[in-house]
Amino acid sequence: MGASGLRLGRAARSRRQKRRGAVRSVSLSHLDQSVRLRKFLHQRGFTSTLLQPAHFTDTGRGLQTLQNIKPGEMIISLPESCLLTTTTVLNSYLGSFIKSWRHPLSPLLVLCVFLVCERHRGEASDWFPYISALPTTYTCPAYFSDMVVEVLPAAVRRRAVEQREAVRDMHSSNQDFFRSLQLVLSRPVQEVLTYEALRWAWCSVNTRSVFMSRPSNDFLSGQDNYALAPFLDLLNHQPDLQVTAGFNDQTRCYEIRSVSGMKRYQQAFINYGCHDNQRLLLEYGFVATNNPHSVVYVETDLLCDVLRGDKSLDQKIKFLRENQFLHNLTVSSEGPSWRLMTALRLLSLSQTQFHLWKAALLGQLLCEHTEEWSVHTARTICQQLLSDTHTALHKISLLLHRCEQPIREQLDVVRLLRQEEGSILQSCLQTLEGSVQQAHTTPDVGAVR
Ligand SMILES: C[S@@+](CC[C@H](N)C(=O)[O-])C[C@H]1O[C@@H](n2cnc3c(N)ncnc32)[C@H](O)[C@@H]1O
Repeated sequence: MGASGLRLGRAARSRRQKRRGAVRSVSLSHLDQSVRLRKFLHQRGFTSTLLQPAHFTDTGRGLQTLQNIKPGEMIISLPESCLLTTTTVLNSYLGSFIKSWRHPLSPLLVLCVFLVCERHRGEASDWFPYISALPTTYTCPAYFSDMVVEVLPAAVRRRAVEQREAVRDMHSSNQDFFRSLQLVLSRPVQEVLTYEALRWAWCSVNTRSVFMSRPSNDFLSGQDNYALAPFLDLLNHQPDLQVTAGFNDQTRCYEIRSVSGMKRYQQAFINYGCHDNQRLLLEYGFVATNNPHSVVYVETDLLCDVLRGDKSLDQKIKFLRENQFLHNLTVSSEGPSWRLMTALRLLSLSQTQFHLWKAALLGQLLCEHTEEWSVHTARTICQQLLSDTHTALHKISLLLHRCEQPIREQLDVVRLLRQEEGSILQSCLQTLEGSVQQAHTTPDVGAVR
């Protein structure tokens, strides 16, 4: 990383510190919802008083520490009896329907169906204290209207549409199974297992479940790794934090330990994984500011657009595709990724330089001209992406004026994603300017990074 990258890192840190300094929290532990949930967990053997639900101005609902937590200390240890897994579902009134169904069902589907049926049962459900504390709506792409999808960055737009289709497909392709459950429902099945209800359940499982490897069984197909963990699933994500988490086979509890400790009355965070912001939006419906893992993706369409006019473009794109070099082309605040620069070096070559194509993909610096051209093209790509970001932000601000909730909430998340991508692109352009200036003052034009 160059010096400009370091300067930017410090500025970003201080911005974040300022933001963190201004965070306010309000305890939610007095709410009926929280009291019911505590009682439910208490009955199932969870008694810790280290954390309480609270609302934070920066992240919304989360968990707050009630005392200092030392490095290595356990922050939560949730007994197996509190976890909602496919075992819970198979042991419930739905078990016999699932076990006798024509073919094995997916673990995700059976968890979703259970959540919908239990929500429908209301207070009669054992899980009511948990289900009534779940969000009623989500800001994952499965909920996005076309208007919101249109202002997403191109790379995430495609995956957002795929997510919406996956949920629609899960609903339409399981109608026969849903009808088989009519016997245990007090209302017509088509009024209970609606597309909207299934989408809510799908997002509940996908945004809140913890990873817990489950033994395979004959009634379910595919990987079964989901466990819904009441209370523990109130922990929000912080990208640069370290915790250890997992199910302990000895204690039969799902345990999370803090690695570097936490201060009293602060929000207790965990880490959902090294996800960039596009992935956080797709999988969890939110975006983290100053996410160190965040990058901006460069799609093939953009490469083709920037390089239209090159007669051998189709051949080079085909060559890049065959060598698995067209995906994961990114820029970060520190500059274009190695993969993007490598792809650009290859794209700089003419048809007559075919013998150099492989060498370019192996990461060899070819010549001064190639380097200059690749840096220049990377700048053009960033400028186009930045211009697209500004256009989208303008559209979002217009839409925000005429939209009601929950579309506003969805647009807010997309706006934050676009703003974060805008900062990354601006920093990347600065880095590229720096490398061009350096190239003009040093005889050897090196790599951008
Ligand atoms: C496991 S839940 C955490 C608890 C959740 N905030 C709640 O009120 O139920 C995961 C969801 O919390 C939200 N979330 C997690 N980390 C966040 C963060 N750093 N900033 C904003 N929202 C966050 C997202 O909506 C995500 O889908």
